[in-house]
Amino acid sequence: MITFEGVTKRYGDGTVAVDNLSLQVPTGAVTVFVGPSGCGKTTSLRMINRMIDATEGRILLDDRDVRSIDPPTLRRGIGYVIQQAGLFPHRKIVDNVATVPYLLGWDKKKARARAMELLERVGLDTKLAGRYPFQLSGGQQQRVGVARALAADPPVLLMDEPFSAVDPVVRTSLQDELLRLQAELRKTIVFVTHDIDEAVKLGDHVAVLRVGGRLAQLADPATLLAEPADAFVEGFLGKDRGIRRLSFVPASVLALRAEPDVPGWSVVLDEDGRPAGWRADGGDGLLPFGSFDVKKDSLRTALDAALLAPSGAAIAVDEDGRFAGVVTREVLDEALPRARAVPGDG
Ligand SMILES: Nc1ncnc2c1ncn2[C@@H]1O[C@H](COP(=O)(O)OP(=O)(O)OP(=O)(O)O)[C@@H](O)[C@H]1O
Repeated sequence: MITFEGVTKRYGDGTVAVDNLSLQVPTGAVTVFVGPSGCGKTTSLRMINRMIDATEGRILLDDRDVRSIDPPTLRRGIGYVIQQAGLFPHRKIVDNVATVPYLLGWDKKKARARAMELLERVGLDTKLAGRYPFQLSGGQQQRVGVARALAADPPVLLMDEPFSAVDPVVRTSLQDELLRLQAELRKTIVFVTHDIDEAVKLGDHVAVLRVGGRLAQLADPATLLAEPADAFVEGFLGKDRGIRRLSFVPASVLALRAEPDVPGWSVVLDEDGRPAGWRADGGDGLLPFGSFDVKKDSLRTALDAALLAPSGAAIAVDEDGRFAGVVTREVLDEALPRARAVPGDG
């Protein structure tokens, strides 16, 4: 657990970057600091590993004031990932990843073996290990940055806009990869971003900061979207938060109709039992369909599937893509208002 207790940072020129910030970052979860440019996200993050020292207040890492730990020792237990990876340009990828193990005095063979294992873990081909950073794409460099931060298996990971410099497709895959890794590793992660969509996707907890480094709201993503604390948070969340909230409701709440039809329409299945399209009664052409995975997807995906279908009904499939049932408009009509309740409120 990382605890901010009344932390203030005033820079030499009088700028108050962070103002009396108190919050807790729970162990084993992802806490995202999000907010507009200049709201003190990076300053807050860097005070954890003492790249910046607080002016007032204290930061506790598992009950120890970070000011009482010398920075090199502190940083050995804290991985750090920044935008554009910050790799050493003249070191091969494998040696970039092994940086901290080398510093810790591991022998070269063991450090390199660890680096190769991590490259695989973050989804990189180990053939890239002998290359230099400039020979990798931006997305690949970011993965190397994550691998490097994980090399000494630190319990805490600080990530400062790590995926901001890559295109949206690569960014999505890096985010998915981080979620996959985190499900396995359960690190205590503090992640800084200015992108609210990234924040609600990655965060178990989201701290919204306002300029001046003051905490506007700390909540889990579903609660944040359901109950923004004030007009600033509401504005920052954007206009379609009603739809985005549906991402946090599992589609499994929907009652399925087992028969592959709704009035006026039927689902045509292929020989493996996978949906091939909708057919209108009396028609013979196949029309496109939307489907959702009944176990994995959210109410948002189910609604999207219904909106894409000419019948207005969503097709549910199992993990193998086989027909599992139909969600009628009536079922959706009933489920959507119920999704307004904040999860956890019963
Ligand atoms: N070394 C410094 N000296 C003076 N002011 C600084 C210094 N570093 C940052 N600041 C100011 O402190 C405030 C917070 O900066 P910080 O970089 O923490 O914000 P941020 O939320 O991470 O912003 P961004 O999203 O634009 O990176 C800003 O007003 C910034 O100009």
